[in-house]
Amino acid sequence: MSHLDYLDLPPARRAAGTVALPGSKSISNRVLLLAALAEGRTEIAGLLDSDDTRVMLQALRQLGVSVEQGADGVVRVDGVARFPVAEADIFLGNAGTAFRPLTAALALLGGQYRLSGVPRMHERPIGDLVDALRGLGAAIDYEGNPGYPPLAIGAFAGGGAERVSVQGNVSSQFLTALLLAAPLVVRGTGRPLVIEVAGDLISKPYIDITLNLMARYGVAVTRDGWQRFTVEAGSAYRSPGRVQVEGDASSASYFLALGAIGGGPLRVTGVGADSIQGDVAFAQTLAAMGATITHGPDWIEASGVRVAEGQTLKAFDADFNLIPDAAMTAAALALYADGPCLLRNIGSWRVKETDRIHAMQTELTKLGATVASGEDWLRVTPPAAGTWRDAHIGTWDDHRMAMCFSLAAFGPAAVRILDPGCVAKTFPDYFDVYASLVTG
Ligand SMILES: O=C(O)C1=C[C@@H](OP(=O)(O)O)[C@@H](O)[C@H](O)C1
Ligand SMILES: C=C(OP(=O)(O)O)C(=O)O
Repeated sequence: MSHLDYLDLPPARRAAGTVALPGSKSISNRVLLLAALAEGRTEIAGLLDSDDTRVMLQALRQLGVSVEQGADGVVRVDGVARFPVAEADIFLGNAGTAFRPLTAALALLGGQYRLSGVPRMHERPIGDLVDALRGLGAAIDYEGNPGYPPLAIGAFAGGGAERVSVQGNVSSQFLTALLLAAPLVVRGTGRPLVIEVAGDLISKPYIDITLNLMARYGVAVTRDGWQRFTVEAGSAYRSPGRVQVEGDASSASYFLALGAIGGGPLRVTGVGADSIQGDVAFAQTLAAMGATITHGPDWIEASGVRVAEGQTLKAFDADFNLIPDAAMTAAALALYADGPCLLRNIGSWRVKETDRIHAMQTELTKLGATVASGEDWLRVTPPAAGTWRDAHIGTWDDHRMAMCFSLAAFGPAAVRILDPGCVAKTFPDYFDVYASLVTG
């Protein structure tokens, strides 16, 4: 559907069925980089195939890493000690999970690299990461505005630093990037590297994903709460052989939400109680809103009310700092709540695919909701009966805006999603899967 300018959603009443989730974006891009930097070959099953992973795959190929996709869908990556290509101009779209970790790895290996992205990527901050990398001896220049991509990376001077500090309050991806690249420094100095976090760390569960995957590649990180992380001397990545990528827990949020408003049961497979992704906690938000959640090791199922028949979900007032991506789904669900809903501690929304606080407020307002916002919060008062309005929903080049507004089809207004193809960032066939679960 990516060729469409818009998609008119048919009026929806019920949602039920089972979805095999696409692979996790966060795990896919981390594993690709780890596999490239590890000794040995990794066979990756369940890798996400979307814009964000394609730019990472393309970057690794440009850097001289052998990446092959078999007929079985398994991707085979042969690790390298250093990237064979020392000079490259790399385009990374709008993929934060590719841009930040690759910046760290390339800067600490050194070479002549240029990293750029789409215009929005050039508005997404990276200064805190660049400052930390410079502290370790990296040569990085800003080609445009200081603090933002595009970046020019030069030779790594080293200097033997054993300690580095990074700000944690703008994006957790800066800490993730330093952690993933830390073994490259450690092997140069032969001494441990201590990474200290300055400011309050946001989006903490993503650090758990990073540490979990580093451990699978043989690197244990010693930690002191969320303040200090030590990568030990002698740390080096070694392929575990085969990695199975979990389903994407953020993508799961749309379907679980559909089960909660369209009766259900709606089951997602590929994530469950054993997941390493923080966004599985979104199921608890749904339960607090009145949905019934059951789960097994690798599945979650949601059943709930039928909002098309006038039933409502319970309103919420919650801190969403731990699940910023799934939180957008909660904001869309507020349309069907029995009172005003408050999303707190979501300041990172301002620097993601778009200013998500502004975009969410604008589009929910079009449907008839009353929305207030501040620097890091959003309050959504659902439209009163009879005050819903037909709307053309702008998606702001943000896959999650498109996906979460598909929930609006259960209301009484006609909903048109503009530029539905923007879902390609993480879920190219989202609207086909949606259509297979939802009935009028
Ligand atoms: O590390 C990751 O995989 C991610 C971290 C989060 O970003 P922030 O740390 O910038 O909140 C999240 O929003 C993003 O989609 C993926
Ligand atoms: C914030 C997101 O992406 P990125 O990995 O580009 O930061 C997201 O997918 O919601």
